Amino acid sequence: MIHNAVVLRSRPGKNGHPVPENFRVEEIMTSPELKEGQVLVRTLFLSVDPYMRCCMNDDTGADYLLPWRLGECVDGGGVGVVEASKNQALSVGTSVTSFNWPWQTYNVMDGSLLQKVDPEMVDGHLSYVLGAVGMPGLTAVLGVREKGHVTPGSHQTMVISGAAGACGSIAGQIGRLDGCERVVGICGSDQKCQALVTELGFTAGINYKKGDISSALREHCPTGIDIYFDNVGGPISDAVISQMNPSGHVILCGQISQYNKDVPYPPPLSEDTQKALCHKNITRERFVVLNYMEKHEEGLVQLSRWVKTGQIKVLETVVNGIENMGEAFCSMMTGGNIGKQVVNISD
Ligand SMILES: NC(=O)C1=CN([C@@H]2O[C@H](COP(=O)(O)OP(=O)(O)OC[C@H]3O[C@@H](n4cnc5c(N)ncnc54)[C@H](OP(=O)(O)O)[C@@H]3O)[C@@H](O)[C@H]2O)C=CC1
Ligand SMILES: CCCCCC(=O)/C=C/[C@H]1[C@H](O)CC(=O)[C@@H]1CCCCCCC(=O)O
Repeated sequence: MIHNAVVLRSRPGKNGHPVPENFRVEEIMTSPELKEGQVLVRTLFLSVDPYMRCCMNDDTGADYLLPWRLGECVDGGGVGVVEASKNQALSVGTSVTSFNWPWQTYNVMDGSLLQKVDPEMVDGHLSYVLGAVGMPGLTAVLGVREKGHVTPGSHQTMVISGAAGACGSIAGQIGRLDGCERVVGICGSDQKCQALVTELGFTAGINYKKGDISSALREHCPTGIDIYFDNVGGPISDAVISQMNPSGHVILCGQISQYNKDVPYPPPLSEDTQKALCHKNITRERFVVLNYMEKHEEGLVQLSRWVKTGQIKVLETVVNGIENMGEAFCSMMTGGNIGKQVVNISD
Protein backbone atom coordinates (compact mmCIF):
# COMPACT_ATOMS: atom_id res chain seq x y z
CA MET A 1 0.00 0.00 0.00
CA ILE A 2 1.09 3.59 -0.65
CA HIS A 3 1.03 6.08 2.22
CA ASN A 4 2.82 9.22 3.48
CA ALA A 5 5.88 9.64 5.68
CA VAL A 6 7.64 12.75 7.00
CA VAL A 7 11.43 12.67 6.75
CA LEU A 8 14.08 15.04 8.08
CA ARG A 9 15.31 16.92 5.00
CA SER A 10 17.87 19.19 6.71
CA ARG A 11 19.09 20.23 10.14
CA PRO A 12 18.61 23.79 11.42
CA GLY A 13 22.40 24.06 11.83
CA LYS A 14 24.46 25.56 14.63
CA ASN A 15 22.27 27.91 16.70
CA GLY A 16 19.66 27.74 13.90
CA HIS A 17 15.91 28.10 14.19
CA PRO A 18 13.83 25.22 12.80
CA VAL A 19 11.72 25.87 9.70
CA PRO A 20 9.00 23.72 8.11
CA GLU A 21 11.35 23.17 5.14
CA ASN A 22 13.58 21.07 7.43
CA PHE A 23 10.93 18.37 6.84
CA ARG A 24 9.66 16.72 3.66
CA VAL A 25 6.65 14.48 3.01
CA GLU A 26 7.33 11.39 0.90
CA GLU A 27 5.12 8.70 -0.53
CA ILE A 28 6.25 5.27 0.59
CA MET A 29 5.21 1.74 -0.18
CA THR A 30 4.59 -0.79 2.60
CA SER A 31 3.76 -4.42 2.11
CA PRO A 32 0.40 -5.17 3.72
CA GLU A 33 1.75 -8.68 4.56
CA LEU A 34 2.15 -8.90 8.33
CA LYS A 35 4.66 -11.12 10.13
CA GLU A 36 3.73 -12.94 13.33
CA GLY A 37 3.39 -10.36 16.17
CA GLN A 38 2.97 -7.38 13.85
CA VAL A 39 0.01 -5.04 13.43
CA LEU A 40 -0.99 -2.49 10.79
CA VAL A 41 -1.94 0.74 12.54
CA ARG A 42 -3.61 3.84 11.13
CA THR A 43 -2.33 7.04 12.71
CA LEU A 44 -4.95 9.23 14.36
CA PHE A 45 -2.86 11.90 16.13
CA LEU A 46 0.84 12.79 16.22
CA SER A 47 2.52 14.92 18.86
CA VAL A 48 5.03 17.72 18.35
CA ASP A 49 7.19 18.38 21.42
CA PRO A 50 10.06 20.72 22.34
CA TYR A 51 12.60 17.89 22.86
CA MET A 52 12.31 17.20 19.11
CA ARG A 53 14.31 20.38 18.47
CA CYS A 54 17.23 18.56 20.12
CA CYS A 55 16.63 15.48 17.93
CA MET A 56 17.09 17.72 14.86
CA ASN A 57 20.76 18.21 15.81
CA ASP A 58 23.61 15.79 15.07
CA ASP A 59 24.28 15.77 18.80
CA THR A 60 21.11 16.05 20.89
CA GLY A 61 22.94 17.26 24.01
CA ALA A 62 20.98 14.77 26.17
CA ASP A 63 21.96 11.16 26.73
CA TYR A 64 18.36 9.87 26.56
CA LEU A 65 17.65 11.43 23.14
CA LEU A 66 18.83 9.97 19.82
CA PRO A 67 19.33 12.33 16.87
CA TRP A 68 16.91 11.99 13.95
CA ARG A 69 18.77 10.87 10.82
CA LEU A 70 18.76 12.90 7.62
CA GLY A 71 16.51 11.47 4.92
CA GLU A 72 14.81 9.10 7.37
CA CYS A 73 11.30 9.09 8.77
CA VAL A 74 11.15 10.91 12.11
CA ASP A 75 9.22 9.71 15.15
CA GLY A 76 7.67 10.81 18.43
CA GLY A 77 4.49 10.36 20.44
CA GLY A 78 1.56 9.02 18.46
CA VAL A 79 -1.81 7.35 18.85
CA GLY A 80 -3.71 5.25 16.37
CA VAL A 81 -5.96 2.30 15.74
CA VAL A 82 -5.17 -1.28 14.76
CA GLU A 83 -6.50 -2.02 11.25
CA ALA A 84 -5.02 -5.49 10.73
CA SER A 85 -3.36 -7.79 13.23
CA LYS A 86 -1.15 -10.83 13.56
CA ASN A 87 -0.71 -10.14 17.26
CA GLN A 88 -2.94 -12.05 19.68
CA ALA A 89 -2.95 -9.25 22.24
CA LEU A 90 -4.06 -6.53 19.79
CA SER A 91 -7.30 -7.08 17.90
CA VAL A 92 -8.57 -4.93 15.04
CA GLY A 93 -10.11 -1.71 16.38
CA THR A 94 -7.85 -1.48 19.46
CA SER A 95 -6.49 2.00 20.22
CA VAL A 96 -2.72 2.02 20.76
CA THR A 97 0.07 4.49 21.50
CA SER A 98 3.87 4.71 21.52
CA PHE A 99 6.62 7.26 22.29
CA ASN A 100 8.34 6.17 19.07
CA TRP A 101 5.55 6.40 16.53
CA PRO A 102 6.90 7.03 13.02
CA TRP A 103 5.44 10.15 11.39
CA GLN A 104 3.49 8.10 8.83
CA THR A 105 -0.19 7.83 7.96
CA TYR A 106 0.03 4.04 8.37
CA ASN A 107 2.66 1.91 10.14
CA VAL A 108 3.43 -1.76 10.30
CA MET A 109 4.68 -2.17 13.86
CA ASP A 110 5.70 -4.89 16.23
CA GLY A 111 2.75 -5.12 18.63
CA SER A 112 5.09 -5.54 21.62
CA LEU A 113 6.26 -1.94 21.10
CA LEU A 114 2.74 -0.54 21.48
CA GLN A 115 0.71 0.23 24.60
CA LYS A 116 -3.06 -0.30 24.56
CA VAL A 117 -5.21 2.76 25.24
CA ASP A 118 -8.56 2.59 27.03
CA PRO A 119 -10.66 5.36 25.38
CA GLU A 120 -12.61 5.62 28.67
CA MET A 121 -9.46 6.91 30.39
CA VAL A 122 -9.44 9.94 28.10
CA ASP A 123 -13.20 10.49 28.02
CA GLY A 124 -13.17 9.49 24.35
CA HIS A 125 -10.60 12.15 23.37
CA LEU A 126 -7.73 10.03 22.03
CA SER A 127 -5.52 13.10 21.49
CA TYR A 128 -5.37 13.51 25.30
CA VAL A 129 -3.08 10.45 25.30
CA LEU A 130 -0.43 12.79 23.90
CA GLY A 131 -1.18 15.60 26.35
CA ALA A 132 -3.13 15.89 29.59
CA VAL A 133 -3.44 12.11 30.12
CA GLY A 134 -0.04 11.32 28.65
CA MET A 135 3.60 12.34 28.86
CA PRO A 136 3.03 16.11 29.37
CA GLY A 137 0.36 15.51 32.05
CA LEU A 138 2.67 13.07 33.83
CA THR A 139 5.47 15.61 33.62
CA ALA A 140 3.21 18.13 35.34
CA VAL A 141 1.90 15.89 38.12
CA LEU A 142 5.17 14.09 38.86
CA GLY A 143 7.22 17.27 38.49
CA VAL A 144 5.04 19.11 41.02
CA ARG A 145 4.81 16.17 43.42
CA GLU A 146 8.40 14.90 43.24
CA LYS A 147 10.20 18.24 43.24
CA GLY A 148 7.71 20.96 44.23
CA HIS A 149 7.30 20.43 48.00
CA VAL A 150 3.76 21.87 47.99
CA THR A 151 2.50 22.02 51.59
CA PRO A 152 -1.24 22.78 51.88
CA GLY A 153 -2.08 25.55 54.31
CA SER A 154 1.35 27.16 54.14
CA HIS A 155 0.27 30.00 51.81
CA GLN A 156 2.74 29.14 49.06
CA THR A 157 3.05 30.96 45.75
CA MET A 158 3.87 28.89 42.65
CA VAL A 159 5.06 30.46 39.40
CA ILE A 160 5.00 28.53 36.13
CA SER A 161 6.80 29.60 32.95
CA GLY A 162 5.53 28.31 29.61
CA ALA A 163 2.28 28.33 31.57
CA ALA A 164 -0.18 28.12 28.67
CA GLY A 165 1.53 25.10 27.09
CA ALA A 166 0.98 21.35 27.43
CA CYS A 167 2.92 20.82 30.68
CA GLY A 168 2.56 24.31 32.14
CA SER A 169 -1.23 24.52 31.81
CA ILE A 170 -1.61 21.26 33.75
CA ALA A 171 1.16 21.98 36.28
CA GLY A 172 -0.51 25.23 37.36
CA GLN A 173 -3.86 23.53 37.83
CA ILE A 174 -2.21 20.82 39.94
CA GLY A 175 -0.43 23.47 42.02
CA ARG A 176 -3.84 24.93 42.80
CA LEU A 177 -5.46 21.53 43.49
CA ASP A 178 -2.57 20.54 45.77
CA GLY A 179 -2.97 23.66 47.91
CA CYS A 180 -0.86 26.58 46.68
CA GLU A 181 -2.41 29.89 47.66
CA ARG A 182 -1.33 31.72 44.51
CA VAL A 183 -0.56 30.23 41.09
CA VAL A 184 0.92 32.72 38.64
CA GLY A 185 1.63 31.81 35.01
CA ILE A 186 4.08 33.45 32.61
CA CYS A 187 3.37 33.12 28.88
CA GLY A 188 3.65 34.92 25.56
CA SER A 189 0.32 36.66 24.85
CA ASP A 190 -2.59 38.47 26.50
CA GLN A 191 -4.99 35.89 25.07
CA LYS A 192 -3.02 33.11 26.80
CA CYS A 193 -2.94 35.10 30.07
CA GLN A 194 -6.69 35.47 29.91
CA ALA A 195 -7.20 31.74 29.34
CA LEU A 196 -4.99 30.93 32.34
CA VAL A 197 -7.16 32.99 34.65
CA THR A 198 -10.67 32.55 33.23
CA GLU A 199 -10.48 28.95 32.03
CA LEU A 200 -7.81 27.29 34.17
CA GLY A 201 -8.18 29.08 37.50
CA PHE A 202 -4.69 30.61 37.75
CA THR A 203 -4.45 33.60 40.09
CA ALA A 204 -2.81 35.76 37.41
CA GLY A 205 -1.08 35.62 34.03
CA ILE A 206 1.99 37.63 33.01
CA ASN A 207 2.73 38.29 29.34
CA TYR A 208 6.53 38.23 29.14
CA LYS A 209 6.48 39.93 25.73
CA LYS A 210 4.86 43.04 27.19
CA GLY A 211 6.11 45.22 30.03
CA ASP A 212 8.59 44.40 32.76
CA ILE A 213 8.34 40.84 34.14
CA SER A 214 10.04 41.76 37.42
CA SER A 215 7.50 44.42 38.34
CA ALA A 216 4.60 42.18 37.25
CA LEU A 217 6.00 39.39 39.46
CA ARG A 218 6.27 41.81 42.42
CA GLU A 219 2.64 42.83 41.87
CA HIS A 220 1.24 39.28 41.57
CA CYS A 221 3.54 37.55 44.07
CA PRO A 222 3.50 40.03 46.98
CA THR A 223 4.85 37.47 49.47
CA GLY A 224 7.61 36.20 47.15
CA ILE A 225 7.81 32.95 45.20
CA ASP A 226 8.12 29.55 46.92
CA ILE A 227 7.92 27.12 43.98
CA TYR A 228 8.94 27.69 40.36
CA PHE A 229 7.96 25.19 37.62
CA ASP A 230 10.52 26.13 35.00
CA ASN A 231 9.75 25.23 31.38
CA VAL A 232 11.74 27.94 29.64
CA GLY A 233 15.00 29.01 31.36
CA GLY A 234 16.94 32.12 30.23
CA PRO A 235 16.07 35.68 31.34
CA ILE A 236 12.50 34.77 32.41
CA SER A 237 13.89 32.27 34.91
CA ASP A 238 16.55 34.73 36.09
CA ALA A 239 13.75 37.21 36.89
CA VAL A 240 11.66 34.59 38.74
CA ILE A 241 14.55 33.13 40.76
CA SER A 242 15.63 36.61 41.88
CA GLN A 243 12.24 36.97 43.63
CA MET A 244 12.17 33.51 45.23
CA ASN A 245 11.94 33.09 48.98
CA PRO A 246 14.70 31.32 50.96
CA SER A 247 14.45 27.50 50.87
CA GLY A 248 12.24 27.61 47.78
CA HIS A 249 12.17 24.94 45.07
CA VAL A 250 12.76 25.18 41.32
CA ILE A 251 11.35 22.26 39.32
CA LEU A 252 13.78 22.14 36.39
CA CYS A 253 11.43 20.73 33.77
CA GLY A 254 12.72 22.28 30.53
CA GLN A 255 14.59 25.25 29.07
CA ILE A 256 12.90 25.85 25.73
CA SER A 257 14.30 29.38 25.36
CA GLN A 258 17.75 27.79 24.94
CA TYR A 259 16.94 24.87 22.57
CA ASN A 260 18.03 26.72 19.43
CA LYS A 261 21.44 27.31 20.98
CA ASP A 262 24.27 24.85 20.64
CA VAL A 263 24.66 24.15 24.37
CA PRO A 264 24.32 20.92 26.39
CA TYR A 265 21.24 20.34 28.53
CA PRO A 266 20.72 21.87 31.04
CA PRO A 267 22.24 25.09 29.71
CA PRO A 268 24.55 27.10 32.00
CA LEU A 269 23.03 29.63 34.42
CA SER A 270 24.03 33.27 34.77
CA GLU A 271 26.40 34.02 37.65
CA ASP A 272 23.79 36.14 39.48
CA THR A 273 21.24 33.33 39.34
CA GLN A 274 23.75 30.77 40.61
CA LYS A 275 24.54 33.08 43.52
CA ALA A 276 20.84 33.66 44.27
CA LEU A 277 20.20 29.90 44.38
CA CYS A 278 23.16 29.33 46.66
CA HIS A 279 22.61 32.25 49.07
CA LYS A 280 18.90 31.54 49.46
CA ASN A 281 19.36 27.76 49.74
CA ILE A 282 16.94 27.14 46.85
CA THR A 283 16.86 23.61 45.42
CA ARG A 284 16.91 23.36 41.62
CA GLU A 285 16.74 19.69 40.70
CA ARG A 286 16.52 18.35 37.21
CA PHE A 287 13.26 16.48 36.58
CA VAL A 288 12.88 13.97 33.75
CA VAL A 289 9.54 12.17 33.56
CA LEU A 290 11.15 9.06 32.01
CA ASN A 291 13.00 8.49 35.29
CA TYR A 292 9.70 7.79 37.08
CA MET A 293 8.30 4.96 34.92
CA GLU A 294 7.09 3.08 38.01
CA LYS A 295 4.80 6.02 38.85
CA HIS A 296 3.31 6.48 35.37
CA GLU A 297 0.34 4.14 35.73
CA GLU A 298 -0.86 5.69 38.97
CA GLY A 299 -0.20 9.16 37.56
CA LEU A 300 -2.32 8.48 34.48
CA VAL A 301 -5.19 7.20 36.62
CA GLN A 302 -5.06 10.40 38.69
CA LEU A 303 -4.90 12.63 35.58
CA SER A 304 -7.79 10.74 33.98
CA ARG A 305 -9.91 11.22 37.11
CA TRP A 306 -9.16 14.95 37.25
CA VAL A 307 -9.99 15.38 33.56
CA LYS A 308 -13.20 13.35 33.70
CA THR A 309 -14.46 15.18 36.79
CA GLY A 310 -13.62 18.56 35.27
CA GLN A 311 -11.13 19.41 38.05
CA ILE A 312 -8.53 19.83 35.33
CA LYS A 313 -9.43 21.59 32.08
CA VAL A 314 -7.66 20.55 28.91
CA LEU A 315 -6.60 23.02 26.22
CA GLU A 316 -5.41 21.83 22.80
CA THR A 317 -4.34 23.32 19.49
CA VAL A 318 -5.11 20.95 16.63
CA VAL A 319 -3.68 21.19 13.11
CA ASN A 320 -4.88 18.83 10.37
CA GLY A 321 -2.83 16.74 7.96
CA ILE A 322 0.51 14.96 7.92
CA GLU A 323 1.80 17.54 5.41
CA ASN A 324 1.58 20.13 8.22
CA MET A 325 3.79 18.33 10.78
CA GLY A 326 6.76 20.66 10.20
CA GLU A 327 4.56 23.74 10.32
CA ALA A 328 2.92 22.55 13.56
CA PHE A 329 6.29 21.81 15.17
CA CYS A 330 7.73 25.23 14.28
CA SER A 331 4.54 26.96 15.40
CA MET A 332 4.70 25.22 18.80
CA MET A 333 8.36 26.22 19.18
CA THR A 334 7.39 29.87 18.68
CA GLY A 335 4.27 29.95 20.85
CA GLY A 336 1.55 29.30 18.24
CA ASN A 337 -0.11 26.76 20.53
CA ILE A 338 -2.35 27.16 23.50
CA GLY A 339 -2.42 23.94 25.50
CA LYS A 340 -1.07 20.82 23.81
CA GLN A 341 -0.16 21.05 20.11
CA VAL A 342 -1.24 17.92 18.22
CA VAL A 343 -1.72 17.05 14.57
CA ASN A 344 -4.82 15.17 13.46
CA ILE A 345 -3.71 12.68 10.81
CA SER A 346 -6.95 10.77 10.21
CA ASP A 347 -10.42 10.51 11.77
N1 LIG B 1 11.54 17.10 31.96
C1 LIG B 1 10.69 16.39 31.29
O1 LIG B 1 10.53 15.21 31.53
C2 LIG B 1 9.91 17.07 30.23
C3 LIG B 1 10.20 18.35 29.93
N2 LIG B 1 9.48 19.01 29.01
C4 LIG B 1 9.82 20.40 28.80
O2 LIG B 1 8.74 21.20 29.25
C5 LIG B 1 8.70 22.39 28.50
C6 LIG B 1 7.30 22.59 27.92
O3 LIG B 1 7.02 21.54 27.03
P1 LIG B 1 5.56 21.41 26.40
O4 LIG B 1 4.58 21.70 27.45
O5 LIG B 1 5.50 20.14 25.67
O6 LIG B 1 5.57 22.59 25.33
P2 LIG B 1 4.52 23.79 25.22
O7 LIG B 1 3.18 23.26 24.91
O8 LIG B 1 4.68 24.63 26.44
O9 LIG B 1 5.04 24.58 23.94
C7 LIG B 1 6.20 25.30 23.96
C8 LIG B 1 5.96 26.74 24.44
O10 LIG B 1 7.19 27.34 24.80
C9 LIG B 1 7.03 28.74 24.75
N3 LIG B 1 8.30 29.33 24.27
C10 LIG B 1 8.93 29.11 23.10
N4 LIG B 1 10.06 29.84 23.02
C11 LIG B 1 10.14 30.53 24.18
C12 LIG B 1 11.06 31.47 24.71
N5 LIG B 1 12.16 31.84 24.04
N6 LIG B 1 10.83 31.99 25.94
C13 LIG B 1 9.72 31.63 26.63
N7 LIG B 1 8.81 30.76 26.20
C14 LIG B 1 9.02 30.20 24.98
C15 LIG B 1 5.87 29.04 23.80
O11 LIG B 1 4.82 29.66 24.53
P3 LIG B 1 4.74 31.26 24.77
O12 LIG B 1 3.66 31.78 23.88
O13 LIG B 1 4.41 31.36 26.21
O14 LIG B 1 6.08 31.83 24.41
C16 LIG B 1 5.41 27.65 23.34
O15 LIG B 1 4.03 27.55 23.24
C17 LIG B 1 9.79 22.30 27.46
O16 LIG B 1 10.92 22.96 27.94
C18 LIG B 1 10.05 20.81 27.38
O17 LIG B 1 11.35 20.51 26.95
C19 LIG B 1 8.45 18.44 28.34
C20 LIG B 1 8.11 17.16 28.60
C21 LIG B 1 8.84 16.34 29.54
C1 LIG C 1 17.47 17.93 25.56
C2 LIG C 1 16.37 18.73 26.09
C3 LIG C 1 15.28 17.92 26.69
C4 LIG C 1 14.54 18.76 27.62
C5 LIG C 1 13.57 18.06 28.45
C6 LIG C 1 12.51 17.39 27.67
O1 LIG C 1 11.78 18.00 26.91
C7 LIG C 1 12.39 16.00 27.88
C8 LIG C 1 11.47 15.31 27.25
C9 LIG C 1 11.36 13.87 27.43
C10 LIG C 1 10.59 13.53 28.64
O2 LIG C 1 11.41 13.18 29.67
C11 LIG C 1 9.70 12.39 28.27
C12 LIG C 1 9.72 12.33 26.82
O3 LIG C 1 8.96 11.67 26.18
C13 LIG C 1 10.67 13.27 26.25
C14 LIG C 1 11.65 12.66 25.37
C15 LIG C 1 11.50 11.22 25.16
C16 LIG C 1 12.39 10.76 24.10
C17 LIG C 1 12.46 9.29 24.10
C18 LIG C 1 13.12 8.90 22.86
C19 LIG C 1 13.93 7.71 23.10
C20 LIG C 1 14.80 7.55 21.93
O4 LIG C 1 15.79 8.25 21.89
O5 LIG C 1 14.43 6.76 21.08
